[in-house]
Amino acid sequence: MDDDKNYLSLSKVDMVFTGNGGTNPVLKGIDLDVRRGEYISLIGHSGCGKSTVLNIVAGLLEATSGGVLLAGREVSGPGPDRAVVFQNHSLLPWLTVYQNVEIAVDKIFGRSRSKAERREWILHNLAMVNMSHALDRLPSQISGGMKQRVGIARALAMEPKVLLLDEPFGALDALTRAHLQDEVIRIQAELGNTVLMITHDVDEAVLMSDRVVMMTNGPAATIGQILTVDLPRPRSRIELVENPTYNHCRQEILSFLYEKQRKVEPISPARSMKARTREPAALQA
Ligand SMILES: Nc1ncnc2c1ncn2[C@@H]1O[C@H](COP(=O)(O)OP(=O)(O)OP(=O)(O)O)[C@@H](O)[C@H]1O
Repeated sequence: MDDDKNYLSLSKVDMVFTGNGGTNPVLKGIDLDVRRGEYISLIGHSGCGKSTVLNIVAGLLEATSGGVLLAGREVSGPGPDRAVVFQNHSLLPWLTVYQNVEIAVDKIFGRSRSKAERREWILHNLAMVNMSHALDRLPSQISGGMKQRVGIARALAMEPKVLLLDEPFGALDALTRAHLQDEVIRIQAELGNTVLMITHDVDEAVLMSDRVVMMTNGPAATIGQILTVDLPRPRSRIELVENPTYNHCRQEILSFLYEKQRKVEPISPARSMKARTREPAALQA
């Protein structure tokens, strides 16, 4: 049972980027235990390091210190047990909808499942995201929302232990976003996926998550607060509007982001320098 509680564990994760003769301490002491089947959202101001956290879990970046355990095994690189869906759908443009899922399924199940089983599995996952009608279309022939659906189907078809969603609905219009959120909620209820999702959207975080992890501003960002969303499922976005727990959760996140971690944009060095040197510059001209 304990394994299920700490299914995904980030422990003492620090990340320092080096380059251009300097160092950039982005993350400091990230500790997080995610339960199997839990839906976690990561929220924080732009540039605080959310994608860096996700990329470390994905194995695309190596933490400077600390580490990640998934189902008891250390993450040491990318692997099929972690599927990532990015904001800007990453479909291969020369492959059809079907083939974009097929390429992942063949890679993972090419040896363990027959051709017919794989075909059935691809069709099943595309049906799950309501894309059965567009199997032979190319990415250029479908909308942004549909592309995102195919990306989600491809990720689900890999049967990953963890689904990593990097602002998966960020580039979509409000209505498409709501539809797709509802679909992911339904699929998660059906499959019980463990999900780590980055979002900038407070309502999306509360609607979808079991817990919302709030990150402090960088440099050396860390987890500032974790909010448990104590709302029963299935959740209806319409009914939630008047739900006091829902509104309390929204309030907590808004207060964290806009009061406790209020982001004051510095004047860019170029502008402040220009302001200070205006006279000499004018004289030189
Ligand atoms: N590969 C990299 N090399 C150097 N610096 C990086 C790298 N990736 C990210 N950074 C820096 O780390 C910091 C955090 O970036 P990150 O993309 O993780 O933030 P974020 O919270 O996801 O931002 P946003 O919400 O705007 O997408 C930024 O200062 C960024 O410039």
